[in-house]
Amino acid sequence: MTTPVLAPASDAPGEATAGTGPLADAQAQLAAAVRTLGYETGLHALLSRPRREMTVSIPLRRDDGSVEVLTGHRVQHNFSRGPAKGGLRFSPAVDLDEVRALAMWMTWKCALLDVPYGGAKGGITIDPRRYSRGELERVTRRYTSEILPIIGPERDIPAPDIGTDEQTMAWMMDTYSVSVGYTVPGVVTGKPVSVGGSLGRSAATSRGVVHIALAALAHRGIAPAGATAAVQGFGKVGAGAALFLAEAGVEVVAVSDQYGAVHRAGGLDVPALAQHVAATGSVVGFAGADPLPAERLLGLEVDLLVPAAVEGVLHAGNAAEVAASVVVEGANGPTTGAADEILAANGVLVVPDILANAGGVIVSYFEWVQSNQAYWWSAAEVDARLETRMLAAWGKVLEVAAERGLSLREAATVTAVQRVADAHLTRGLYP
Ligand SMILES: NC(=O)C1=CN([C@@H]2O[C@H](COP(=O)(O)OP(=O)(O)OC[C@H]3O[C@@H](n4cnc5c(N)ncnc54)[C@H](OP(=O)(O)O)[C@@H]3O)[C@@H](O)[C@H]2O)C=CC1
Ligand SMILES: O=C(O)CCC(=O)C(=O)O
Repeated sequence: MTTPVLAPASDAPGEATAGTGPLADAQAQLAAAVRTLGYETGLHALLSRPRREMTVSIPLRRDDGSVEVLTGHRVQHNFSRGPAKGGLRFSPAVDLDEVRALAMWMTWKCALLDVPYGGAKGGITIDPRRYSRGELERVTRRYTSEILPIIGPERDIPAPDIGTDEQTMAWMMDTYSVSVGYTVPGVVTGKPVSVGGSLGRSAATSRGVVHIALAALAHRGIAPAGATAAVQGFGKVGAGAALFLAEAGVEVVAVSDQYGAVHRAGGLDVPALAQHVAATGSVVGFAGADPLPAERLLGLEVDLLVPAAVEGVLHAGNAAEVAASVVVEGANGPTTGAADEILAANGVLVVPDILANAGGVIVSYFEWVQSNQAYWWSAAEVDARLETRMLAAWGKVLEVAAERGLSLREAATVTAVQRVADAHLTRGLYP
């Protein structure tokens, strides 16, 4: 269905979102897509605002007997194409605007990859490293109880993000299930395989990043053998991306985490580095590499740069230093609008987050399908279907970019926004 071309959207809500930060970036990306699509202001307003958001207080009795009250959010940006879907983040940097931005990006990601979901995100303002396992379990269970009225396998399905993992999802699933009185594996994804998770989910985001990275390198005429890469972040996404890149023949010469960076010309031994991180909690001190000032990683002379940590790391102050030919966004929102312009002017190909890191939500969708049907697929089947979907979306984004003369981010956002708008208009939700 074609959406109507109506009044210009220049004064639409979100167009003039002041300030900086992930929400301003997300709103600016939407506003650009709305301009390209020629949508009217009302439709822009509908797409720019969350459909539903919930902020909760989470009282926690700490192990020492004291009581703290934490703050958590769940934002459902859109559910015109299906239940809301998106991760849960535990980080001291979490605030409502960040969660709103991440929820909006989930809407576009799910639409772009054509999985039948809207977008959501959750977050708790907490530094998980400062809390015991028992404390984190109590926080997770109380947060789940508080947001229980708005989640469920047909409403909103959380998954892991920064600072959360399979265990967090198992606690959420158990809390929800105990409350409704029967086991509901489809209420979360990214849970352990032993309680209904999918084979291949834990590696899916990284695998997807690497499928796209190899396609983008090929697009630039760069073969994986002998190509070089730097990866920022060595968590669930970055560590797997580094490993799969190395397996594909790419020399991963540098990686970083919150504590610092390490470098080795000729390529790091990524499995050995992963063992070092498992033993020490950081890439710093790895004997098989030299220390590198963390801020230098983004400017290394490499073919491929994979930011896989947090938002806003490529900005007006450092984008001109990027020497990579290709940036593949493993993280959500790592590139600010100002950095996007500088990178484009310098000929750097940026593959946007809503395409590059979509492997996680694709296999989350497969997990949800399997959980709901109680019928399990092989790892090979999961991986093959993931690759097919990632490469189909890559092809679609290239096609739209060429047809419309857009950057890959603009093409991806336009494609996704159009699908979401079409769902609204077809359903008649738009008054
Ligand atoms: N997990 C998933 O399935 C998906 C995640 N994403 C996105 O990928 C990104 C990473 O998520 P994920 O890997 O799950 O999170 P994790 O918590 O597993 O890992 C985050 C990593 O980023 C590092 N980090 C944090 N801040 C910085 C910094 N300033 N410089 C360098 N490294 C830093 C952390 O360091 P340290 O280890 O020292 O804490 C850690 O290595 C996020 O943007 C997330 O939204 C996107 C799609 C799916
Ligand atoms: O797997 C999911 O449902 C969502 C993962 C996520 O939070 C993301 O893609 O940013």
